[in-house]
Amino acid sequence: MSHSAEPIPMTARRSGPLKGEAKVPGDKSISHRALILGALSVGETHITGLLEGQDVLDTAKAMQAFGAQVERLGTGEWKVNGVGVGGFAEPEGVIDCGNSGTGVRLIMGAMATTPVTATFTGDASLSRRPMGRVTDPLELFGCEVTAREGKRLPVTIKGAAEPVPVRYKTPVASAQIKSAVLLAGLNAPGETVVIESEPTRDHTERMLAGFGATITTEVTDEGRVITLKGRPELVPQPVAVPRDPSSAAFPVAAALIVPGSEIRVPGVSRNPTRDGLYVTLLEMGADITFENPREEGGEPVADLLVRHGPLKGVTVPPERAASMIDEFPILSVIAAFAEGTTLMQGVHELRVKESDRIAAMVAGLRANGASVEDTDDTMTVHGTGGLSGGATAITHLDHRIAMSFLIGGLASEQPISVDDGSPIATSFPDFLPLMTGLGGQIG
Ligand SMILES: O=C(O)C1=C[C@@H](OP(=O)(O)O)[C@@H](O)[C@H](O)C1
Ligand SMILES: C=C(OP(=O)(O)O)C(=O)O
Repeated sequence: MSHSAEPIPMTARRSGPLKGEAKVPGDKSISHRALILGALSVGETHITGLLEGQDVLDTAKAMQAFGAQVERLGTGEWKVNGVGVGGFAEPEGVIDCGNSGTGVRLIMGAMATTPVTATFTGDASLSRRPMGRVTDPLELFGCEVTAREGKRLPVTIKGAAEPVPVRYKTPVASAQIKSAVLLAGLNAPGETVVIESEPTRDHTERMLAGFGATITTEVTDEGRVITLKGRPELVPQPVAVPRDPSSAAFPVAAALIVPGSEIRVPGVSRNPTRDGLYVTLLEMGADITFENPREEGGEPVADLLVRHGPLKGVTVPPERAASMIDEFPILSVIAAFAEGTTLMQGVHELRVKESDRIAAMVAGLRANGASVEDTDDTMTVHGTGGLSGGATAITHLDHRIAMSFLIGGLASEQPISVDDGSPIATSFPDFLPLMTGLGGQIG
């Protein structure tokens, strides 16, 4: 389902110190994968901590359409009765993935090597995003693809009746491409190999191994070589979804820029393939401590203690981009509150997210008084230790743009508004109550 058609304007105002505990929702990437692997297993997968954002709910609905039984047992607690690898039924209707690139691309991969036909759609944002990056490698398995001009949605895939395994080097650093190919490889005989020159989030590999697939990762001169043995029987596993480091970034940023703040964010994933923002913040001089490090549900997690303090501008190297790809919008806001210049390199992929995130941040930050520049592959913010605010940022159906500007408004001189906060529900449905609970003035 695409989210509400009615825009919901929101405004954030300069707030007093933020205090308390921020229990951010479950990890979005892991939530999608838990539902999809649950649907491809034989038997019952029990999930706790699932993100109940619209993106993930759309994936749950899609798994039902392909024949899995998906049931909500309580808050964040779900069970999936799967149909097994190669067991997807042909869906009756169109699969609407709403705003979710991860949902549509991973599900395309999961069905491409099963002899069923499905048509995928999404909202206006998803319909602008490139799908050829996934359908091109999927065609190598033997499926047939028809798409709108420019390889955009709607896309129809006729799954391969006799799939062949594939060896594929990803042309851009993308966990969605890697995951789509691996999921397609599940129902191909023999070994499917994905080679990535830059490491990207590894949740698919971790979870496939957890569900009993034979999968190995070798670090070579070419990059990471991931080899999956096809046609495993996936065995259901309990999945405890850790809290999302990409969502945690918003209250963390707020605590760093609102004077006098001190907050705790418990149980956040510290998977090294997702940790780039936190590495960067420490380099900026942020006061963050990682307490009680432990392993939960196969992922390293820790409790974050975050305090306001002075920040300085830094250079973020291009090889770090993949490990913080969704965090650049909020980093650009934090950078405006730092002293000195922050240069973000290797960020061209931001141009094909829910919006062109570089263009959206540059426009909104400039309107609110920041000095910002961009090239195709970089974004530069000249921090002055504050932001004047006073303008409305355009969010272009992009949850991260909306949340980033609202966080900026908690510490800017004048309020900051966004034209439409409704997309926030795709990844962080409780963003407003959580932030107001810490003392933030947003509404
Ligand atoms: O695999 C995933 O769960 C994701 C991968 C990233 O996209 P790309 O693979 O397009 O970089 C990220 O931006 C997205 O939010 C989630
Ligand atoms: C890019 C994102 O998600 P997706 O690609 O799944 O739409 C995101 O959540 O920032």
